[in-house]
Amino acid sequence: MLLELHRITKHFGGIMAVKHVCFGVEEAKITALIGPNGAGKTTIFNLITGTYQPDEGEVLLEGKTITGMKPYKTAQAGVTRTFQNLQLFGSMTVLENVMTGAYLQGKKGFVKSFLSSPERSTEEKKIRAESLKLLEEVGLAESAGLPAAVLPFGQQRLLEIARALASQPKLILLDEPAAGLNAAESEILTEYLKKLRSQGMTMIMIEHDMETVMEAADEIVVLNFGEVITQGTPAEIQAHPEVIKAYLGEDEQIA
Ligand SMILES: Nc1ncnc2c1ncn2[C@@H]1O[C@H](COP(=O)(O)OP(=O)(O)OP(=O)(O)O)[C@@H](O)[C@H]1O
Repeated sequence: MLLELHRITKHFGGIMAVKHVCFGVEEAKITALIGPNGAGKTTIFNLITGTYQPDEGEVLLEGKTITGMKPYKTAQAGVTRTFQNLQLFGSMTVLENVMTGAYLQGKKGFVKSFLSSPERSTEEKKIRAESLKLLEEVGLAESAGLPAAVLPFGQQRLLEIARALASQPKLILLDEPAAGLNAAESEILTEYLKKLRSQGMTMIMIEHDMETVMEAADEIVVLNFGEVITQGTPAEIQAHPEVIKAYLGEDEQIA
């Protein structure tokens, strides 16, 4: 397992947001976290990245504990994330946005490197070339010089993922990557995620769009009221009566 959560618990005042959650994430797989609003999905992301510290339990990356690490440390250890509300730098170019992701892994500070212009360091040239390659893979190379803000929303989401990849992570946490996308954009996103998986990338995604989940996920972890109800393949989850009841209401079918 690339990532393991062992009996992770987190409460906020009287609210038990996450309770004794255990699951593992296999390498080169897409694991989806699903569940109703307030089920604890975002809190789990925040516990993995170190934004929150668990009250109990442990998070292991490649068998080593990352519990209690600050977010910049978990990022250095190989965990990166995207946000539901995009956090791109709108006035910076598409390419520069990807490059900011790479600087997480770089030896030099981002600002320092830009200040040292026009003599660009070897490292910066390398980062620029790698970032362009990422943009090519996501079909955004032709927009490299445009301000990120002018891209259509669907492309901004892909750009955010490309930026996350630039830090050469071991694991990417995707927070509702399909939110706000139309059907065609969701399809492009799904294909991109599958391509990343085939290249060996490991991903966890929070997603409400069941079509994307059923199409892309290898494994689904279902949460309700902070607890894991069940875990399984898309086929297993679709057939699970408790999931249908808890997540969608008794009369509905998943996807
Ligand atoms: N910083 C916080 N302070 C207080 N309560 C919080 C905080 N973060 C989350 N909670 C509470 O913890 C519970 C789980 O919230 P969380 O955001 O993890 O759910 P979620 O499954 O991500 O929901 P959504 O799908 O709406 O994003 C909720 O009851 C929420 O109100």
